[in-house]
Amino acid sequence: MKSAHLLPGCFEAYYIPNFVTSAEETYLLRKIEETPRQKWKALGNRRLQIWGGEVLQRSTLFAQDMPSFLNQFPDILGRLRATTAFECSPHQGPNHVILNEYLPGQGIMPHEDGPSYHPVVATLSLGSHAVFHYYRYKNDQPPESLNLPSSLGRTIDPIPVLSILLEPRSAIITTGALYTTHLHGIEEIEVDKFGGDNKVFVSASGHEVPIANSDRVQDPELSKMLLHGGELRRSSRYSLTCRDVAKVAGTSLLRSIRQKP
Ligand SMILES: O=C(O)CCC(=O)C(=O)O
Ligand SMILES: [Fe+2]
Repeated sequence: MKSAHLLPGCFEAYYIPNFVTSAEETYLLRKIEETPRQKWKALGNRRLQIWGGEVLQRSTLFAQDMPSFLNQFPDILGRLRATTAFECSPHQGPNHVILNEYLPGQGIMPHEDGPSYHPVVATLSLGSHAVFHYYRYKNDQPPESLNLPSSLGRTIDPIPVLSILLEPRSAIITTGALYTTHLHGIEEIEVDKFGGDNKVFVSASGHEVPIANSDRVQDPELSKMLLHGGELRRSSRYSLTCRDVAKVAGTSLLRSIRQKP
């Protein structure tokens, strides 16, 4: 994984601006718009689509073919493999993609992605920016000692440990402790407020925190806003969260059939 994309600080997060071109973004947004209505799953506060198959009992992926807009044109999954971020993952690349839709004012509560996946997630942003926050638990008691599923019963520090401005077309790759012991989320607000000096306002805590990738932001207007402050209204954003599910149903059977002389 290229260290040029590693963000400053102690955490392992890689920011890759312009991971897809504007023309590819337009194409992907059209493909997303064209997907049959039944493919969307409505959650309380956003819609999503699942590609690559469902993760069902015992964290097992029941694999299905990926659509061509993820592995042919543009070859998002191939491009992600080429970053080497998934080099040590069981399949050396993502085999599962969740597409999230966020209308202005929608977001995602701080959460962990959990142990079904190899601890690397690559997220591509399309259509709108987002301010992505990583959080830590307040009491650093490991979940095993409490005998609870990991986020239950633990208090989350509302002041993020790391905050990133995700530009449209960018990819963010989260790994290491940020994946295994931290949470991530996007606030449910319509407008992101920047206080100048590369800081963003966190509504939940009332604090201003630094934007870790301020020197990597490509859009000159956004860089200016980060430096001098201002407000950025969100439009509809689509994120493609790409992960590797370690356990895939049927592969051991297939392997044993293939190995037979
Ligand atoms: O939309 C994003 O950028 C994050 C989505 C996410 O955290 C998830 O799907 O688990
Ligand atoms: Fe997540």
